[in-house]
Amino acid sequence: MAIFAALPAIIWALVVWWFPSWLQPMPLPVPGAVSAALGLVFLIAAFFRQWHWFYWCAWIGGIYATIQLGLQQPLAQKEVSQLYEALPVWLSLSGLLLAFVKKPLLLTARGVLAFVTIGILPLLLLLPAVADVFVLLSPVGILTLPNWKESSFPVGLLLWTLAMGGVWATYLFYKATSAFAWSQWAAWLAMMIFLLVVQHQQASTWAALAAASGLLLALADQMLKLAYIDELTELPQRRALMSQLQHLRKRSAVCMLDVDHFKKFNDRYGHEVGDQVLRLLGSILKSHRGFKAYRYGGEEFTLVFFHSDEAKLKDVLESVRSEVANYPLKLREPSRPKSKSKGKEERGKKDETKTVKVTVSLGATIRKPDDTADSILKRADENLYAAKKAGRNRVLVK
Ligand SMILES: Nc1nc2c(ncn2[C@@H]2O[C@H](COP(=O)(O)OP(=O)(O)OP(=O)(O)O)[C@@H](O)[C@H]2O)c(=O)[nH]1
Repeated sequence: MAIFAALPAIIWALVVWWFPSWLQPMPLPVPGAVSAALGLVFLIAAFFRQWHWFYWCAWIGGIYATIQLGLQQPLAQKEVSQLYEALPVWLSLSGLLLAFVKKPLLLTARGVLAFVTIGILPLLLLLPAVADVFVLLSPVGILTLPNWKESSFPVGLLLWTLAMGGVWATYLFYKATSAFAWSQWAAWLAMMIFLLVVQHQQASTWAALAAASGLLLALADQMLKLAYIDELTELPQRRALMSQLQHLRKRSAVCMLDVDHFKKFNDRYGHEVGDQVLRLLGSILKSHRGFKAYRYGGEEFTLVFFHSDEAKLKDVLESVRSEVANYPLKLREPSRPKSKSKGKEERGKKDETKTVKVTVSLGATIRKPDDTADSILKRADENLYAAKKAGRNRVLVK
């Protein structure tokens, strides 16, 4: 689950909530820990050309610098309390904008400008006139009792954090989004929690470290995906298969699956429609239980079973074959009218979509005691070839 990228922020929240006494004696992180953590994210992100992570580093860095410059004095001072009230508004508005608005590519003039702006803008909150504008919208002032400065806990801020964090997290849950999306939510949450425990020394450093660690985890997840997951079908790819086959259990079986006449299909309907078929196959294979599916390469897939029951194997493969063969794939007619008005007229007359079907052939084999990764794959491939020769759209287990 991609939410693991929010783990550092969640741990940070739990410490604050259940063990606030830990905060006081907590040893200081090494000097410059936040810069080091953000620097590490920068380096790894740059190495793997994951430029969008840079924007979040700038976001965390800019807010952390603002806190260090303006919030390290007693809250009773007017400018300090102004900044304190303005920060949650800033964090929420800029965090949401950064998460949901399309950003320019970093290695362009607009991208560099956006990066610098994200890092520098929060420093403007150090100017009382700017902070004043944000104070007007602050949940600290609006939601809590007028005497919030005397109370030990900013209740309004807590409610605001729970409400906004809850809505954002619900959206992420239902969108089944990436670890990167969760790490953005977590970065925001970590900094909001800092505001809730602002009186504790070093809280801002721990919060920024939690935010940066979330980004690092998400980056690690992205690296794993780049190395092991096929982008088109979202199945693990050949590298993952080969490492799985090195540790194949005694009782197991392997199946090679190949789309029939895919070259003709591509030639007739175009490469994009071909990709649509591969995506569909990926989702059908993922939805089946009882085996692990991999994209072997091109239009070939490999299924690994963790049992050696031939009857069960045939049943499952037959159900995959028939599900693919009976799936009505809807295509848009390639000759759609260019103009909108003409399109409307045409739509009134006839159905724009056309349904096509594809079939697959499957060749499977049960593991023998002296099998290696290569030998079992070779046998499964020979069975696939035999299934193709026998007329395609069939299962052969030998
Ligand atoms: N759209 C699309 N096509 C791909 C992809 N990878 C491989 N192909 C195509 O898959 C086709 C494979 O063709 P062949 O190996 O000749 O096999 P086939 O036409 O399926 O014929 P049989 O396997 O004998 O039924 C080629 O045209 C490749 O271009 C991909 O990622 N997307």
